[in-house]
Amino acid sequence: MVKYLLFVTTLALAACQHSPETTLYQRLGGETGVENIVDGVLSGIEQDPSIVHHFADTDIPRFRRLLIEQFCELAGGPCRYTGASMQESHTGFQITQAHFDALVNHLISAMQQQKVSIEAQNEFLAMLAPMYKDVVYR
Ligand code: HEM
Repeated sequence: MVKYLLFVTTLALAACQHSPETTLYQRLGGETGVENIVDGVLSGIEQDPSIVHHFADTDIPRFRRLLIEQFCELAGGPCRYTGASMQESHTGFQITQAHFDALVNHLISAMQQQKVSIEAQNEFLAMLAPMYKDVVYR
């Protein structure tokens, strides 16, 4: 997965030829697009027995709000992420590389469902790649 994300980073750099007026946030579908993508991720998590147990005690509406904020801010949208750091919020959950891959796959499916271009998908995944070290084996 790490190798895959590095590959994706390279693709994302190559994809930087977009018109400067088109932000990644716009290419993810703006506010509605980001909300739909987060809802797709949550639905993927809910139906995935390999990771759903991590969220047994999680306040899901709050988690949804924070993910929307985070995705929106990362993509250059008009939001500010108000949650905890990735290191802080994932410590103690024993998250493995397989868990990380599972969540990323739900994100990819959600973006595909939302008809996000491959270039925009790769660009967004490349932004999440550096979080791997703060999420896994904490
Ligand atoms: C790049 C990948 C990931 C991103 C961007 C991400 C993002 C977030 C965000 C924004 C929060 C809310 C922080 C807060 O409570 O203030 C959060 C919490 C959480 N994440 Fe992740 N996460 C990622 C990967 C994962 C993975 C792979 C798992 C497990 C399969 C996971 C499990 C959790 C859990 C259980 C919480 C809630 C903790 C609680 O209830 O307090 N995350 N994550």
